[in-house]
Amino acid sequence: MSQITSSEPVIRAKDLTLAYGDFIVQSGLTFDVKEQDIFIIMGGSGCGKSTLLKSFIGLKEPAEGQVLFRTGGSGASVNEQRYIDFWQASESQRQQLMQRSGVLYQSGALWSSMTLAENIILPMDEYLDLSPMDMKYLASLKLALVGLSGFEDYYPSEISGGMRKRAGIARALALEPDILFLDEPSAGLDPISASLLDDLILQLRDNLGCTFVVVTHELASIFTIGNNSVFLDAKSKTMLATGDPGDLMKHSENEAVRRFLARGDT
Ligand SMILES: Nc1ncnc2c1ncn2[C@@H]1O[C@H](COP(=O)(O)OP(=O)(O)OP(=O)(O)O)[C@@H](O)[C@H]1O
Repeated sequence: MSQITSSEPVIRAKDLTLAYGDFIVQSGLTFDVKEQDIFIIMGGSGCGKSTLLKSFIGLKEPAEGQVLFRTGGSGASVNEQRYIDFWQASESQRQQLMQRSGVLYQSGALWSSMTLAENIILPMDEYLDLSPMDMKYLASLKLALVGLSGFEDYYPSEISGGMRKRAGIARALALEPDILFLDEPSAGLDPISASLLDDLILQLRDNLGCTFVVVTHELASIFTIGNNSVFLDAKSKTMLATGDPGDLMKHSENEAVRRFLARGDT
């Protein structure tokens, strides 16, 4: 279990229903992601983890319910006046919220024809008014943050899968987000690279004070990095629990949640 806990929700999901046309994936999702949480979205295959993540990053509008983002600074009280409903917000408000978020997609999705530095500069060039030299300097800083100093001029194909994930995180950090969304960050990595990536996530949370929302079903990761979570169930199409994964494993009233956290079964 990670160390920092705080009572400040930065994202509030309220009675969300997620659907593709008539096909309901999940409904009745209500939970808070708190400041500096490493919040895990967990559950078995096909239960709707990625779909829920997409509703936070502007890629999938919920069929019902609200995704609220805190607009006040750190220390703001839990008062809905200080929250903005992502899917009801104006286009410019939504753009601002999206710029506060960094995303690592499941595939890593770096541009193969660009060097690592160029990949990181791309979002900076689009959203920030900085000189090429400043952007290059900042790209090097982001690479240093993820342990890739000196790899600025490498192409994605020239580095390992674990390094590509790190580079993807460096790119997600390009606009200095306060929330990072990671979709299955350790997918396709060997256990050692996956564990190093977990260390990096903890280190970035502690050093930068970011909040993380991470989709994963890897038990080792869930317990190493997660201090808060939501468990989605494919059969009942709703959440069965929210809270610290370690506590849920021991004390959840729901047997399916305890079983998943003990063995990875669903
Ligand atoms: N674009 C889409 N159109 C229709 N159905 C979809 C679409 N994307 C996902 N689904 C369906 O929605 C359900 C949830 O999918 P989702 O990818 O969110 O689950 P998941 O928990 O992330 O799965 P996994 O762990 O296997 O990656 C699945 O039944 C999937 O087939």
